[in-house]
Amino acid sequence: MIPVLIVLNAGSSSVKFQVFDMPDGAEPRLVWKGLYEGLGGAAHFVVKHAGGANLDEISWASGEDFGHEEALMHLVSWLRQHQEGRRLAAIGHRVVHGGEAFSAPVLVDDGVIQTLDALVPLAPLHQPHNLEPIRIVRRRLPGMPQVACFDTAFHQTQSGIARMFALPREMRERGVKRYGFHGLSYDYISSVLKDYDPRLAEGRVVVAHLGNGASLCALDKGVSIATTMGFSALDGLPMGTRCGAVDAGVVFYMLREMKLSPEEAERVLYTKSGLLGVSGLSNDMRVLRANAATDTDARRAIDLFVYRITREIGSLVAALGGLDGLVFTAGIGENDAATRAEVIAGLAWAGLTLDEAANRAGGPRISAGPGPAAWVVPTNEELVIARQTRGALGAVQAKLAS
Ligand SMILES: Nc1ncnc2c1ncn2[C@@H]1O[C@H](COP(=O)(O)OP(=O)(O)O)[C@@H](O)[C@H]1O
Ligand SMILES: CC(=O)OP(=O)(O)O
Ligand SMILES: [Mg+2]
Repeated sequence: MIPVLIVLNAGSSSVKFQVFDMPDGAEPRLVWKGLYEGLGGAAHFVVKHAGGANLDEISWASGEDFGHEEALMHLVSWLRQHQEGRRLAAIGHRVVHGGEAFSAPVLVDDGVIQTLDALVPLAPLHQPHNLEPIRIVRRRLPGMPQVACFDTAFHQTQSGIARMFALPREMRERGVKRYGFHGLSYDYISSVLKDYDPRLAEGRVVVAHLGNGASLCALDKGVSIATTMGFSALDGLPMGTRCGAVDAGVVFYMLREMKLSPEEAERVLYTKSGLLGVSGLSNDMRVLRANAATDTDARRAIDLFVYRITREIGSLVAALGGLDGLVFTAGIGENDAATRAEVIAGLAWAGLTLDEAANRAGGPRISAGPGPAAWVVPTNEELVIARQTRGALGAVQAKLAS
């Protein structure tokens, strides 16, 4: 029996999953990938072969009360029907915030869940939804090994200064500092740089993870030295619905003068801002691009997004002391040639020159000339979770055996 692993990335109304074979000593191998969406309403399940061909699809009517728990139990029974010769060995989870307690993947127990629960206020869009399937599996499949893999862990390599806010010391002692996110994605990119250009793996690289959430990371020899997200996943670049960096004074103004409750202010900053807030139209770059020629607010949202990315890249180049490569990844970074072209146009000062044909074709290399190289590299957070989950289980087994 080949041991298999389920990797879960759970959101408020969706659960993305991938199933990996874990052959002894070799890289985890993707078998199936899929998605439950519309959970709590009209739910929909789709699963594909590793190569992308559709394998199965099911829809539930909105009255059927099909939520996260039903989705997980459905996935486990779907697997049982299809996993001939395979045995479910463990479940690996994306958990956005590991806080100060977790700088590496961890085998979950009740104490771990409790610690992670305390971090919900630091990542309200993600953390509660990441923890829900962990609790469900503990209740419904007791004894199933579960590993939590953190978006924050990759940034542990940053210096104390890079992680610090200029706040009083007692704040820092209570964990108020920059953690950084999208670390599973940056870990993957770091691990494949050598396949694109060995000089990148040894050099100074800025990675632009531009998805619904967006951040930048400065990699020095593949290691994170600075990133744009901070204490929460709200900082840094404007995102689909999040504001990115705003003057903290704005929040006091919202509370005192505009009389918003803390919950209302939080909702504005996390869910009504960013591309959606500025455009008044959509959080989806595809919709903004389709309307940018005629809708000035859609154009303004894109312009602000690009302007902020370009400025923040400048900041990370300063932290790195120069630039050898720029990598675009995630939904916008991998798919939106126009955003890549506009960002690179703003980086002419750093010696970047766009190769227009390569950019239209989606890369991988999209720069021309002798300056820093720009690349498009599809990310793979799930593979990193699979690697980390296996690593964490192996470490526990080795400890038990010794
Ligand atoms: N073909 C495309 N062109 C432009 N933008 C795209 C395209 N496909 C996806 N996107 C953008 O990518 C975003 C989703 O990015 P993704 O990395 O999948 O985010 P998440 O993992 O947070 O769901 C969408 O909201 C959209 O803005
Ligand atoms: C941390 C974060 O912002 O994640 P996502 O991009 O999935 O929203
Ligand atoms: Mg993402």
